[in-house]
Amino acid sequence: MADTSARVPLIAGNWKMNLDHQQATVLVQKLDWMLRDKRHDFAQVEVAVIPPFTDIRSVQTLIDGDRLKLKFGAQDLSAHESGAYTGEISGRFLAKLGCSYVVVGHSERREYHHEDDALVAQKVAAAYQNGVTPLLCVGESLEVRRAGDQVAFVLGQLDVALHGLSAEQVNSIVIAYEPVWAIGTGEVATPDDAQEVCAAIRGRLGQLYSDQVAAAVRVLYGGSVKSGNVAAIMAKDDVDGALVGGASIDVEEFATICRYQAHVGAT
Ligand SMILES: O=C[C@H](O)COP(=O)(O)O
Repeated sequence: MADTSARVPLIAGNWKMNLDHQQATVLVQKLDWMLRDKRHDFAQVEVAVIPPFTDIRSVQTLIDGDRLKLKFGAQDLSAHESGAYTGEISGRFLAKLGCSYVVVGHSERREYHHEDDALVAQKVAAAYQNGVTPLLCVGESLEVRRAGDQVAFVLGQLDVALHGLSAEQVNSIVIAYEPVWAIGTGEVATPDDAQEVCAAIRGRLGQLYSDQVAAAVRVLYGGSVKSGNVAAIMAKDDVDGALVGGASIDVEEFATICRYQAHVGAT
């Protein structure tokens, strides 16, 4: 059984290409109010929002100005530091805005923008170079799942993405297991499906680095997470939180998900 004692669960809401900066402000204020109202214990469950780039400055101003305990991050970054890369966003810019996290290797980037494992590895390195924690996404297609090759496939993605990183770096990474067939489909993986792959990821971290690193890294599940299924998934030993897509732009639903295992005095 994995030692879960040191890992603070993380619920991260990936808004994808939804909500402009004004809508972002409304959602963050409501979310903060709802979590405060229910006395969310941020020491028990960390909460992060991952808005589109154009919202980040507004979210930062709110969170810093009001000293909210929410974290925030970005959905992607460039593998490059600066230069003639039209449309790209440097990790340095994200760091300057106070982003705690940056999603790297999301399956939608892999599918629609043809990002391969090598580019994902460069982006992970760029995130570390700028002091922003990568939230690395891995996950298999339905075809791979049907063939029963999900563990080998995901570990293959992981090996390439982590190549060349030190144990000290990897100690802080967040990994999200997101089976592609479960994203936005309403077809959530069973808790046992999630546990199988999350445990394999942790096992690989132990092989590549050390038991200490394996025990420290948070491994999230993502794919059709809702308030009605989050408890069963997060009850698994090797699942340390959720990367939530669609349900994260419904503030009441997201707050309910966040309150799982942090409902100190909640009704
Ligand atoms: O980043 C989030 C995942 O892609 C999950 O999205 P979803 O909750 O809409 O299935």
